[in-house]
Amino acid sequence: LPSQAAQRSSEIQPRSSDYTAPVSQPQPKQFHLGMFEIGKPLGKGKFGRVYLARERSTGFVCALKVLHKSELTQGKVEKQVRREIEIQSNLAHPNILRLYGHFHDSKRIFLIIEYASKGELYKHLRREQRFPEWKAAQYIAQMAAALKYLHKKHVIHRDIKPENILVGMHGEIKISDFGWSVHAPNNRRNTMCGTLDYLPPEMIKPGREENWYSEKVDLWSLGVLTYEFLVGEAPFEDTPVMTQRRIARGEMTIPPFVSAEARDLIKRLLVLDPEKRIPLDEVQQHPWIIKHCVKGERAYQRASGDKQR
Ligand SMILES: CCc1cccc(CC)c1NC(=O)n1cc2c(c1)/C(=N\C(=O)c1ccc(N3CCN(C)CC3)cc1)N=N2
Repeated sequence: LPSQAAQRSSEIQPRSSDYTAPVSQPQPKQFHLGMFEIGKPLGKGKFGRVYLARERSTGFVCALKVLHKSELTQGKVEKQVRREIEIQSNLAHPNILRLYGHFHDSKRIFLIIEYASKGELYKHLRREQRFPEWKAAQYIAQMAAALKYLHKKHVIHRDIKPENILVGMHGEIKISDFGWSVHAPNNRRNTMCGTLDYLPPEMIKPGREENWYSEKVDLWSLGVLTYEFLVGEAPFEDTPVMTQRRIARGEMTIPPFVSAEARDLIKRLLVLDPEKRIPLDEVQQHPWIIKHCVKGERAYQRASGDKQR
């Protein structure tokens, strides 16, 4: 793909004799379906299917997401898909699924996406019921790093939930599906479909003043995600009406098996006032994250002896 093509051409150091022959320019980034061998289907969503694929000339393995233009028009989501492509194409972070390129034919749009070989995080969560604290903390640390990168680019994801997170070959998580992401600040009131569980209070019931919201919406969702990783269900899960009411009031209970440090982080993220939510820098420095994520922390604790704790 482009980065590989560019890399390959820079690897070839032309000899002086080469200067006489016309050096072929790296190919423009035009992709078409014939360039790919299509493999097994990986999954399907509301508007598309995704297949394992291999780019023939480089052998590069990727995922090819196929969207039918007619379905996008019917679903009135063309604008959203255009925004997803525009936003995700410009992102490069280890915990954000790469969108390498796209092309279309008369009926379909094709997205060339990074292949996450360990599949969908929510299936891992359902299978394990809930994650041990060390695993949940490592995932939240990766999410915080990805969100910090997004927010620095003034991108709000707005749809952080287990269903939109994939797992890469080394067990690292990757935020995907930027269909709901927007540039901040934003007061877009698209009809949100799907679960309410992850929506922050300011997106549920806009205040009297115009309903502008900021990147802080992703902090609330990070709190809901932390809770769901540790407990196995979302904090405000209930009937739709009750869920909205409980979110608006911040009514949730954290079971006793959740450690005091994890409880503290959840409470600092699930704050009704967006301005009072713990910022991502402090999430990354939180004792619960440091305890489980800083390399050698365990060794350090052993070395300094737990007696001081
Ligand atoms: C079109 C599908 C869709 C709709 C909406 C949102 C999203 C993002 C999550 C997606 N998926 C998407 O864009 N995707 C982009 C992707 C992608 C999905 C993907 N991998 C998989 O889906 C996957 C699934 C199962 C899997 N195995 C399951 C069985 N295990 C034993 C071995 C591993 C291994 C990989 N890689 N890039």
